[in-house]
Amino acid sequence: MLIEARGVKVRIGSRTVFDNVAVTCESGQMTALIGPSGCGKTTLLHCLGLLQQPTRGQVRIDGVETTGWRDSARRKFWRHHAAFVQQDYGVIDDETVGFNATMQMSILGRRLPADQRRLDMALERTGLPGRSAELAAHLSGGEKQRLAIARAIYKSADVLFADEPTASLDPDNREHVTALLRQLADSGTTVIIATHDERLATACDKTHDLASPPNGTGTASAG
Ligand SMILES: Nc1ncnc2c1ncn2[C@@H]1O[C@H](COP(=O)(O)OP(=O)(O)OP(=O)(O)O)[C@@H](O)[C@H]1O
Repeated sequence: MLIEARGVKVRIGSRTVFDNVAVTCESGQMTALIGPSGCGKTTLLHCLGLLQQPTRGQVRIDGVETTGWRDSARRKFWRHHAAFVQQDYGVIDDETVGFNATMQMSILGRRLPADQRRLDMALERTGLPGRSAELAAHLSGGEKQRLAIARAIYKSADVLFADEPTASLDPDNREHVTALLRQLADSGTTVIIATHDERLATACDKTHDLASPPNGTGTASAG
């Protein structure tokens, strides 16, 4: 799935966080949004993930301009195509590992049976085999982050938005999470990451530095 920002500006109150941002995030690639604290990495990630409306400019998904989309169209995108990984893991502590990975509920809030084979594969790939019935609260930070990625694998997400996914992790788990993100990209997912982690940024195919002036080409620089 192709995710693009064109001429994107975000103004919060009287402050322009960034202006004229152009970035292209392609299927099968990891794109890192980098820059100093406060430059707007998370804000841009939220714009690309349709969680926040830019003040000006376009966010396009597979070439379709989205800024005029209704809530229902955005919800459809989140439900069917996107997965989100947060620095604080974003897992529901008082639910099981299995439920956290599948998040399968009917529109009436009733749980739906999981696809067990797919769940086992997602937990296996993220180093959590056989832990489906455990309470997520019992997992370590690194395990919770891998569980958040298991959710994207289970869902076969077309695009993964990750906000500082390695920031709270020890070096081993940082490496493990970086490798998992790489594998997701290699399997065709568009992976977009806001990060301070230089090693993670280096593992990406492209970096877009929000502190640099727009390059005018509309494409993030190779990194
Ligand atoms: N809801 C909000 N209300 C007011 N200011 C906000 C809001 N969201 C973001 N900002 C401001 O926008 C700027 C960019 O924030 P953002 O979190 O996107 O930066 P960042 O580059 O991700 O920072 P960090 O690396 O420290 O996480 C900051 O100055 C922040 O205070």
